[in-house]
Amino acid sequence: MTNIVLASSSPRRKELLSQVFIPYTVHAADVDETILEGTMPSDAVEQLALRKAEEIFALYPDAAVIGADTVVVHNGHILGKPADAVEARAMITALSGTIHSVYTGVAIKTRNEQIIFHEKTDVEFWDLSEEEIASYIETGEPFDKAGGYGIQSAGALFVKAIQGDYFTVVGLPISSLYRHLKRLGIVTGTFSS
Ligand SMILES: Cc1cn([C@H]2C[C@H](O)[C@@H](COP(=O)(O)OP(=O)(O)OP(=O)(O)O)O2)c(=O)[nH]c1=O
Repeated sequence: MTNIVLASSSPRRKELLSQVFIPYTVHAADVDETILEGTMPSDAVEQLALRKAEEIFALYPDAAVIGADTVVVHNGHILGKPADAVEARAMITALSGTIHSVYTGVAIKTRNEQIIFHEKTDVEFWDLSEEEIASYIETGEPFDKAGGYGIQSAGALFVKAIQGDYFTVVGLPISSLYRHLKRLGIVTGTFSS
């Protein structure tokens, strides 16, 4: 059986693989996440996911290495993680009362195969008050999350509607990933907790 190595430091990605009983180990990648100006969001998340998978695959050439990357896209702008509270406020204020898209790219790299795909989910936010935004930023939640919010935590209160896979927003489209892993023979399709 091929071992799975998750090339990620994201606690959400680890939780999602654990939640569905896919056995894995973790070796976080440390790549340059700069994206060329003008790159399409779908290409950007795929390129970064592959960059992460490739870096760690070099260390585990017999494994199946999974890399992933998530960005928020609003009015044509790609939003990564906010650098500070000022940027977090600007991001969440922009998202308030509007619809944005969350793109997650995933790369699976094995000795024989390389699969890269992305999923997109649209998220609509309620109108948010300045007070709500300020107190959300105080929780510290925005800083390790694309777009400055976490749908899986208090950011859930901002969400009016979503269209697409919820787990794409959290950072790993787990059911699509599972289907690719099954097709490659890396997971079997039976569950063992
Ligand atoms: C929009 C949104 C993003 N996120 C997270 C998912 C990702 O962890 C993060 C986007 O940053 P990424 O650069 O995709 O991932 P990361 O730096 O956390 O981890 P690594 O590169 O080591 O794999 O934002 C949420 O947890 N909830 C959300 O609702």
